[in-house]
Amino acid sequence: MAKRSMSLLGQWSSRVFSIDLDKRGALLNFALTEKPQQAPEKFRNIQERCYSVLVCGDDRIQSARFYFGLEDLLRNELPAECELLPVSSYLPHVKDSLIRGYFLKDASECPSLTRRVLGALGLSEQVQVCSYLRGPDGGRWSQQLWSGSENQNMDVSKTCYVVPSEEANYHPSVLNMENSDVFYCRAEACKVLQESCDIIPESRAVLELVGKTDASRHSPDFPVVVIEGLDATGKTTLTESLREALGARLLRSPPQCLSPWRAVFDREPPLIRRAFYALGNYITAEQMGKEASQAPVIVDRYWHSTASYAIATAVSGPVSSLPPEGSPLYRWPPDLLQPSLVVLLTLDPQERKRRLEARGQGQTDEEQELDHNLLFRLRVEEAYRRVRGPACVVVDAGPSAEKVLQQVLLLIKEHCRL
Ligand SMILES: Nc1ncnc2c1ncn2[C@@H]1O[C@H](COP(=O)(O)OP(=O)(O)OP(=O)(O)O)[C@@H](O)[C@H]1O
Ligand SMILES: Nc1ccn([C@@H]2O[C@H](COP(=O)(O)O)[C@@H](O)[C@H]2O)c(=O)n1
Repeated sequence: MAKRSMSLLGQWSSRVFSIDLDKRGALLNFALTEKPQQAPEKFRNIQERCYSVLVCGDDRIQSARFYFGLEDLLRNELPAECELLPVSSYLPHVKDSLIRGYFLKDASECPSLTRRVLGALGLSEQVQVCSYLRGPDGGRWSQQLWSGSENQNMDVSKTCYVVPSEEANYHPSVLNMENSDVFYCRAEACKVLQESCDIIPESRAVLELVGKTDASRHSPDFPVVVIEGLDATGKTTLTESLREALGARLLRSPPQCLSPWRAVFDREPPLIRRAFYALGNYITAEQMGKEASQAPVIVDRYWHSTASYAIATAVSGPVSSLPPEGSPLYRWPPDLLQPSLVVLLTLDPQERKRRLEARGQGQTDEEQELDHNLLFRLRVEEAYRRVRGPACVVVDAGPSAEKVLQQVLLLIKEHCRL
């Protein structure tokens, strides 16, 4: 089979490469041209030898797993002085055109080791390796595609020049989210697990638990109330109290029956992990339909969590890198039962930290990690607020547990027939 990466060559001139310079969302974008030109300003400051490694195999399960393990592989094999930055290559505005990989800045004293490791990688059907060379005037950078041969020949006929490119309005990952990070129907999520059965046998067990009936149009007799929120915002405390106060049934997503396999899927790349959580919602929805014919139902996490975490994890940086408000990526899957009310618990980060510490889970002291966590939490919370069908009602979980309970009981009275 011809290497799929080769077919990318024809599209190179219109492709944008976007390097994630740090977790705060600083992207360095560049495109390629056949004519020598000055490189983007930020590129000109780069001193080290540079390479890119893009994962572009045909099998989406294998590619996703390969990319997932690539960072560890590179960190283990390359000299410690190699800096790794996530890179995306995409066609602007073209859905599903994104290819991921890493951009390497090699400041080591041993360039031959780096080249040997990358040469071996380049032999794989799934990988495309390129080198970046600074021109003698210092202002020009060129990109050479490696032929993938053992002696690391460069295919000089494929030399392109690095030029500045327009910044994308949103994070490039947005282009590939549908059916890679977020699944808008059961069949698409099932497909991923069906494709992964050979390498993850647990997929079969999960698929057997997923029903086939579409209960989305069924209108339950009793209200179904979903409680959402980041970790330690008080979901467990509130759902237990609501169960008692309303004589309700308590469900959660993912449901209990998936517990034996959750850890297995949590170790998989987003494509497989997100499909697992999506299917968990369909199983919970079936349980909701049954239980809500007899009593009110309270649900700890559901679709809002699945969509919001998936979207917020797929992008990096500030809230502005999320898909814009109103984007179809925030829609509700038409075949998934809608609850009567979704409550989103929010909490001041300091109070959340206090509660986590009281629960015996301290946070890492490392400043960058805290900063990274803060941006991530902001993205998840904003994504929660943007998901539609139904939209969530935000409740401040800062007051005492009793006060939060009373406020949510009032909301249930307002929104639901009891
Ligand atoms: N309103 C409240 N005021 C003060 N403490 C609270 C309140 N609600 C919950 N807590 C405490 O905060 C901690 C986290 O609460 P809880 O376990 O209910 O959150 P959670 O959202 O279910 O967390 P996770 O998603 O991580 O399981 C617990 O120790 C709980 O007792
Ligand atoms: N409906 C759901 C529920 C959970 N998730 C994912 O699980 C993580 C949070 O679960 P906790 O048990 O720790 O509260 C979170 O990372 C979500 O990715 C989900 O996707 N859908």
